[in-house]
Amino acid sequence: MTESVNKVALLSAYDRRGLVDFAKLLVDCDYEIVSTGGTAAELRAAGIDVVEVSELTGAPEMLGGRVKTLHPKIHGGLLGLREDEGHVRQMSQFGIRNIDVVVNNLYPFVETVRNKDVSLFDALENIDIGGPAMTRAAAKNHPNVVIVVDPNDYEGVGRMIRDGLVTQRERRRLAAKAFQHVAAYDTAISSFLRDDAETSDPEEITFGYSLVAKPRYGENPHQSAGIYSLLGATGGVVNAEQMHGIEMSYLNYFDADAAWSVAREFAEAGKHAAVVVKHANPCGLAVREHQIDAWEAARAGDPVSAFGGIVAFSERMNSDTADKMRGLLLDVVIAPNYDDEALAILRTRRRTRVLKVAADDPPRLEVRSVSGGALVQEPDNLDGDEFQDFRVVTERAPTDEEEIDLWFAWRACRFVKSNAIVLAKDRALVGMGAGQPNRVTSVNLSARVAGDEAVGAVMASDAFFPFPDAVEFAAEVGVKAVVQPGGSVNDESVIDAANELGIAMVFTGRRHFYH
Ligand SMILES: NC(=O)c1ncn([C@@H]2O[C@H](COP(=O)(O)O)[C@@H](O)[C@H]2O)c1NC=O
Repeated sequence: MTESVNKVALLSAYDRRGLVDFAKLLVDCDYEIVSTGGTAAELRAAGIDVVEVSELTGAPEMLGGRVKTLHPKIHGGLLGLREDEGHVRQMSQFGIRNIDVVVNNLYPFVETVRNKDVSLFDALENIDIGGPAMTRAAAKNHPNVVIVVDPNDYEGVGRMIRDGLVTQRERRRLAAKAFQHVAAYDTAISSFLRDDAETSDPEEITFGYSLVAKPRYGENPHQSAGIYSLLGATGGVVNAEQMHGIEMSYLNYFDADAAWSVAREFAEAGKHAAVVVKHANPCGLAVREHQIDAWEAARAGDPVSAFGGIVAFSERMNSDTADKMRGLLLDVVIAPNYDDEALAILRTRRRTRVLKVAADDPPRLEVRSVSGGALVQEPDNLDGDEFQDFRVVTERAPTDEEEIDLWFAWRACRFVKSNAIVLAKDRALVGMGAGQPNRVTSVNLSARVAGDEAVGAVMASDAFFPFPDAVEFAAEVGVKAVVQPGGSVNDESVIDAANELGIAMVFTGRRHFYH
């Protein structure tokens, strides 16, 4: 490379969208372009004069590309302080030129490991080392070096370069973005390599998310909010395809997630689950052979609350169901897919958003922010053996039908905010009490919603009953069997009350609080 007074731009990018135009702009503004092999070839093919990094460093790219830009002539050029006499002297001594602009984005690690069968070798080959090193160096020295990691920034930065000044404020914004980019990248690598079974509570933890939607506001109109996807995730509600309807709000996502979590839990070969959610709690839920029946039974769980609800189906939605839903205001409908006719019917709804959600696994970790930090836990997954561990504690054991409903109610209870009570009959939720500061009120609420349907129903409670009163009240309204964890100091008096009232009761030995 010849000595010149021109500024230098180092371009080394895996994602080369828009790069040729940006490079042309740089050349127009008297920048010399330096690039790594693949990037240089693409720019040259577009008629741009490029100096290869290897020409600048005097060292070839080596080890199959593992070492390209890791050289003092690159990192000195990125890190040297223009105003520091010592730096200037050393740079001159070693023939290092200042680098003024860097464009870099990284090997596609996240895309590579999205393939569940990826080999460790392929995953490791796609960990970019030189890119993050130069991005970090440029970002550290951002008062002197402009670092661009996102093609969406070419336009704005290009305009400033043309005008002759990239402001310090903009340089700092770009540097923050660059460090975030590398941090998210490293997070994806770490979570891929980490064996969650062995390190369930690592000493340090980060999560990498990318913005997928910007709702107009958060929970309330004065709260700004963004919707983020976990890097590499393709399933789940935030990545769902919106097939119809107006923009999703923050709370639409929140409730849709609650509904989809229940539908996923109750998905069963040859059966259809339908769920109605209001304020993140399932107020209707049923499993049936035919979807239309599941829908009707789910809606009947709480016909009043179903108005304006969020509805999820475990299976592809058919036109009979879509037809049956006419006339009821619904905010969101979620299903893994839709028959053409069903979609055509749903598209006549003005206020309903329709989401097609890809199958996904439940999240590996749950995170909740609290003052000063976060709570991180394993999700409350149902243990496959939990049903086998049901222990009958009363004189009367549940009948076969009651047993099926007890298991159904117990599974549903996990998705209802504590203190949670679920009344169920014939694999349908008939009453629900959520989020009450005492259990008896939840029982009262569930019975009030169930009305006559409480007669012959079973009841699930997410945690033990501290006193017999809730069971006594349940018996009064016609409940026949109860499932609860047990474990209260008053278990004996609760069991005595159940025996006196002819109620069958099982203990699970495990509680499912959900706050
Ligand atoms: N090894 C290095 O010194 C190195 N320097 C830059 N890279 C990456 O190589 C890619 C560009 O390479 P190319 O222009 O040859 O296609 C960029 O994604 C860049 O982040 C490197 N590759 C991996 O670490």
